[in-house]
Amino acid sequence: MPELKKEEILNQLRKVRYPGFSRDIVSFGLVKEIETTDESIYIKLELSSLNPDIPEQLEREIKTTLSSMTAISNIQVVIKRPEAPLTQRMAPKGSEIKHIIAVASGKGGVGKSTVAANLACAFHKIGFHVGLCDCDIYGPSISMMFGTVESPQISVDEQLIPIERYGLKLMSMGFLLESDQPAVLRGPLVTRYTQEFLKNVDWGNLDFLVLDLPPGTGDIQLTIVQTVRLSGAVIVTTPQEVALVDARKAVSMFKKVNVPILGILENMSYFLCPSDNKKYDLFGSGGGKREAEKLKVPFLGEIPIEAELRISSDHGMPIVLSDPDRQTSKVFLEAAKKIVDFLK
Ligand SMILES: Nc1ncnc2c1ncn2[C@@H]1O[C@H](COP(=O)(O)OP(=O)(O)OP(=O)(O)O)[C@@H](O)[C@H]1O
Repeated sequence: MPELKKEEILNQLRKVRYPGFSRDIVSFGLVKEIETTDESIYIKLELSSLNPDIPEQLEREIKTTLSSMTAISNIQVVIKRPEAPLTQRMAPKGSEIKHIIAVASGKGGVGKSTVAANLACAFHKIGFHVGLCDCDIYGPSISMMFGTVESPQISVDEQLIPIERYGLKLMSMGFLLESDQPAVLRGPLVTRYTQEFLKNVDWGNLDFLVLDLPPGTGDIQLTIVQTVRLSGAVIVTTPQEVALVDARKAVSMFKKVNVPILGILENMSYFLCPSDNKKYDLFGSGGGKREAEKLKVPFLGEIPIEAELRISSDHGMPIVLSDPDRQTSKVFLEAAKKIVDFLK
């Protein structure tokens, strides 16, 4: 009988947090093997992150934690990392996705999906090949914004084939649910489902793949960040403090996992009243820009609150396509150009 039982080691490993997160490596399911004898301990972890610092940090932390409870000095930690860049896993052989961009928000309802859809359309208008993927199982909205109820086909090698609409490739968890069917999956199941979903779409060749993330900064967002190799993240916020607090959390989450922040985009910045042509700052003014300066990340622009933006989404064509000359559409185009420049 070895000095330490596997369960005791596993319990100790529950004290080791994944760098930057409050959850431990056991609950994330990263510990794949534990072997123990009187003289040695062998632990195997499997990571999906490509961040080169993570294995080193984890190994150090595991050894420190175990050394505090045992005299065994031969502790071997083997950490398996992904073999190929994960972007390649998301596209079949011979095809390539140049940049995957996450559109995220700390808080729900700030217009993240509206921004993701319009940014994707802006990249397309600039001349890029673009895909847009709605990763929010609880509130998928891309299908409505692009006016499609089509279900994706499955290819011979069992990959989901995106729907094509207005020249963009679209995929949404919403395409896989019935229109009035609630998403009943919970917690870890959603995480696994999202991961499988992301790996099984045949995007072909793309310049930009825009991911519309679910709101928040929890496990599901971490899973997505680990499943795909992001070129960067756009954070959407509204100007008031209650949204900015959460935007700050989102910026911090991406920074912790070494995903560059492409910028903060402020939505519902002001209302331009059609009757007196005056600007009303309904939620305060300048919050997003100030936050961007404070966090030293680019500021991508201000989108006003306006009926036309909502109506175009409700009618199935994002405003950048339905009314490209409108000031709001120009802000999205400028934001897309800033992102392109940033990634050059
Ligand atoms: N600037 C705006 N002006 C007017 N309506 C807007 C604006 N931005 C978003 N909306 C509307 O607000 C609603 C919510 O927007 P959206 O679905 O983009 O938010 P979200 O942040 O993605 O939501 P969730 O957190 O649920 O994913 C939609 O009806 C959308 O058309």
